[in-house]
Amino acid sequence: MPQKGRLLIVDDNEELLFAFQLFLKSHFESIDTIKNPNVLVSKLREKEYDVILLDMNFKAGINSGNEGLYWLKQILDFDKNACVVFITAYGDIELAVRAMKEGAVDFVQKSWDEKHILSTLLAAYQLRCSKMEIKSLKSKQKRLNQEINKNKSFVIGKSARMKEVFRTVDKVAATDANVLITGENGTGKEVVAREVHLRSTRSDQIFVHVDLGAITESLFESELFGHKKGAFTDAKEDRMGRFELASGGTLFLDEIGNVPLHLQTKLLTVIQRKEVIPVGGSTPVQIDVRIVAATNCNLHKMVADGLFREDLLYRINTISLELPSLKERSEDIAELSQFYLEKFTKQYAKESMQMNKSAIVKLEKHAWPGNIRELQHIIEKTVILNDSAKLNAEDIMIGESLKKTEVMPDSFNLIENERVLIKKAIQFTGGNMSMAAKELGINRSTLYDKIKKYDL
Ligand SMILES: Nc1ncnc2c1ncn2[C@@H]1O[C@H](COP(=O)(O)OP(=O)(O)OP(=O)(O)O)[C@@H](O)[C@H]1O
Repeated sequence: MPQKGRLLIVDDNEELLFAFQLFLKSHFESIDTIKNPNVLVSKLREKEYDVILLDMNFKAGINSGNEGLYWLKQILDFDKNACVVFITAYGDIELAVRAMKEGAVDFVQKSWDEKHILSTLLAAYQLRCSKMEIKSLKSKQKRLNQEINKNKSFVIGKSARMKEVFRTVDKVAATDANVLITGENGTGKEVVAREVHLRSTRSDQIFVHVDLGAITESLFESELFGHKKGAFTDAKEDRMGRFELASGGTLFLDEIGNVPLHLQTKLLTVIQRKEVIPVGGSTPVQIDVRIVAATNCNLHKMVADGLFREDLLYRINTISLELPSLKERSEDIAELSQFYLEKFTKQYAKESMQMNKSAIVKLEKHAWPGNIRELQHIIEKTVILNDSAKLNAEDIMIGESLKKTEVMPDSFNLIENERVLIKKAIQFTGGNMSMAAKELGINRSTLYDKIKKYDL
């Protein structure tokens, strides 16, 4: 069998050290021993050990077993992934149990046979390998998140209303307080939610976005809380839910006003208990998430109308952030337009373009019911349709709505017309599913069903 793992044995009994070393040497890559625990931490600084076999009592002290526990704490303070196995005398079981509660991975009795001791140490070595693998995966995940988040901060806005929003974001970001962001569609709720995450202490962890308006009721629990293999027909394997996935980071619950009452209760329980039970499972999984929720609904009114749970509202709105509509921050329109002009000229490989005063005034005068998303869409269309470097008011085509174009359809086939209409509504709203659904007079989940049906 190949020798793997570095073992350190700490015991003041020289005979025992010798005996252990002798029978274990063919099983471990290296075995070091120390008699005096006072040099233990300096030894750990010199070399990394996979398993530490530690005596429970040292002659120098009183035989209470506390010396072992004291040294265990020193080891774990130095390396929280250390795998410590205690050497106990016959009858020390209670003490051994206490040691395991305090972080030891196992214990061996001096009286046990070699086979038994060896299998305990090899199991401890396997555990160490798993712990190191998890440590490396976590650090990779951290690096990846840092990469992903690197250029994500770009919230444009110098208007008084936006400055106020940024001030609150700064204050709240460092805390773990739950945040509720309200505002019309396309005002930047998701962008601001990401900003809260990026400015928080969780920024090197994951940001998980869940569009609650797009999850069908039947999948709600399994999507959010996960499921166990066999929990339902399609559950071919265990699957982690979004809450668990976001653990350590931020969970963005978008369109929270769209959650039906009976599912709000489930959401509340999870947020309150900070644990989820996957569908088909029975063991709760601890979660540590910061919740940022968003909606374009008036949740206080919904509470008054009996459509939203008051206790859930108070859980999620520790801090409320109300985003102004684009009309209310028209001072930002010129800068936003310039930002998107640069973005789209680059994207469509066009020469750079500039808007003259009349073009900007036209943009500033528009009501922008679709807010920044609509502005973005208009600028994209302008870039595609124009070739001149200077843009005048006439070059900016705003205000053409689906409703205004009354054309004869190519066919009277209802299904085909439904498909075309849905496609147009999505294009018109720049991919904003809430607005598209509103334009079509259906709800979001029906829209998602139809998108799937027509493969759009
Ligand atoms: N301050 C900003 N600066 C630049 N772009 C922005 C800003 N705020 C929003 N946007 C852009 O506007 C679009 C809509 O933003 P976002 O999706 O965050 O809005 P929302 O309020 O969450 O919309 P919905 O309610 O429809 O989900 C996105 O493409 C986003 O990048």
